[in-house]
Amino acid sequence: MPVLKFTKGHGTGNDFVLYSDPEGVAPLTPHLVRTLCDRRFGIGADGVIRAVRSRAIPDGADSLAEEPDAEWFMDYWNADGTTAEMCGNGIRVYVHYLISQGLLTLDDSESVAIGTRAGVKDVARAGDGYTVDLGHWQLGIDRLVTAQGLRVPRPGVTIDLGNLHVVTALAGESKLDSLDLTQLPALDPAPEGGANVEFVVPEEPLIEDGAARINMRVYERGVGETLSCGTGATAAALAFRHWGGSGMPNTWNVTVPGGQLTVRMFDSADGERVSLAGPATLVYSGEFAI
Ligand SMILES: N[C@@H](CCC[C@H](N)C(=O)O)C(=O)O
Repeated sequence: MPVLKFTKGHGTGNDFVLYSDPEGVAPLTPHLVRTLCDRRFGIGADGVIRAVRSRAIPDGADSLAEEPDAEWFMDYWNADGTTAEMCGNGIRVYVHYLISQGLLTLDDSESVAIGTRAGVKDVARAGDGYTVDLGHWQLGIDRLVTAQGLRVPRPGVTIDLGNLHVVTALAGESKLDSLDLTQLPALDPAPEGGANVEFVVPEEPLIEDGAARINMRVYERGVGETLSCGTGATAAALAFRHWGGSGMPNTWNVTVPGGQLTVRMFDSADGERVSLAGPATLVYSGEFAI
């Protein structure tokens, strides 16, 4: 019986099964992803990440054209067997995994270019954690969000970070607790291909020591409620800064059920960019009989 050698990891509780397939000979299928991610009959995870060289996966051609140094590609799949363009928690865990497998050397403060379906992302090692430059984003239309536990539908803003998010603000901490995210929130109009939906409550006071503070829960496309979503936390900070107007800080601490992430907006030669910083943890390795 063939076995898959895997490592289980997480970034603020957003958990992944990772395995290496440098030459692209062991691709994923939707069925295999669903099996691996099943929390009762499989290993259990929010997604699967295959470590493959950019030259060994068709989607990697664009990465190499954008950045010839992007040797490694993050082949990211959601638990339901769909692929996603980007994962902000996953990419930190992915780089940590490549280092642990001896596939990459990265000293503190050094960065590596990683291919993703949302373009090449630079990931820097910063002490115990990692910071990923998520690049540019796009603000989209407002949509109405309906979820169990919300008395009335609320407006949410669309933010495209390579993958799509709809961020909605709620009035107080108790509102976040009373949400039932076992059901898929409805969006009107519904985006083609779906979206991740973030529910956010600001801390009181919002700004402390020059940084803004918000709390978030998320329903991830292709997964359900997760303990954290890196691109979701980034979208939440961008949405709140947009709503807050001028005078809002560029550093945002986002508390999620699984921990804390830091989002920073910064100027660059090609316009404003956004980065995400947080931990990456590898929990255990094993073999899974396929
Ligand atoms: N958890 C991730 C996002 C994973 C992909 C998402 N479910 C999608 O379909 O876009 C993150 O940390 O960003």
